[in-house]
Amino acid sequence: MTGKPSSDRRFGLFVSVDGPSGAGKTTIVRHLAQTLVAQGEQVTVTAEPSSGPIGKLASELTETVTGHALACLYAADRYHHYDTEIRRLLQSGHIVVSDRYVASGLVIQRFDGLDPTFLWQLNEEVEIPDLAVILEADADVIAERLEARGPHNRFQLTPGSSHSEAAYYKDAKERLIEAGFTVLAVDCTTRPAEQSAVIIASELRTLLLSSGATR
Ligand SMILES: Nc1ncnc2c1ncn2[C@@H]1O[C@H](COP(=O)(O)OP(=O)(O)OP(=O)(O)O)[C@@H](O)[C@H]1O
Ligand SMILES: Cc1cn([C@H]2C[C@H](O)[C@@H](COP(=O)(O)O)O2)c(=O)[nH]c1=O
Repeated sequence: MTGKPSSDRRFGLFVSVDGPSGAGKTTIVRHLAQTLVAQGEQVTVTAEPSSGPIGKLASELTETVTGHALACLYAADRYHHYDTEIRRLLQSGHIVVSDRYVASGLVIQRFDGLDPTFLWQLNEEVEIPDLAVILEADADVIAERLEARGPHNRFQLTPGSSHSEAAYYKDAKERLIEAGFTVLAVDCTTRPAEQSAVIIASELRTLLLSSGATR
């Protein structure tokens, strides 16, 4: 991996949003898309697991398959997602916002006891987003939000999962920064979701201006 966004993305921008379960990724992504559309951008929201064949399989198998096999499925979905969906959208000038991307792959499979270095090696050759947003929040607050909303998967049922996940995200963030990703950490402990979206949109505007893109 070179640490530079690929030339596929000359016209669009690729933003990933990751963070602990219940931190507010989906909510913030929705507000972000609305903000960007209001600024006149063409925006596509996507997510991982993707809606492609590998994503569907990964999603179906998450509750029953564990460890290395599941990690490989999620990494395969990530490469395929970019190749079949994201690249084309970027080439046609869209801002592509992905609800989960590589950071989730470095974090979630750790609940199955996988080695972070193995997870990194599996994901090392993914395309680098122009901006990798990591949502951060106090683990007790996240645990409360998760309890209020209800769990979406088996990982969220692990006792103390929000605290473990916060620590895994810290490691993942460091790994991504080391690899040359542009990471924006947004603390959403008390900040309303709309405001988190405005912070991300403003960082994207700066990136667009510095890239010299005319829109
Ligand atoms: N400040 C906040 N920012 C974002 N979401 C918040 C905030 N405060 C409360 N919430 C609520 O937290 C809940 C979890 O949000 P959401 O489903 O968007 O999280 P998520 O990170 O996508 O979760 P998962 O990883 O389980 O899919 C929602 O009910 C949302 O309304
Ligand atoms: C990208 C990615 C996802 N998962 C799993 C975790 C959950 O079961 C779903 C995501 O659903 P959510 O509503 O966004 O929480 O996919 C995973 O295990 N590994 C991954 O890399």
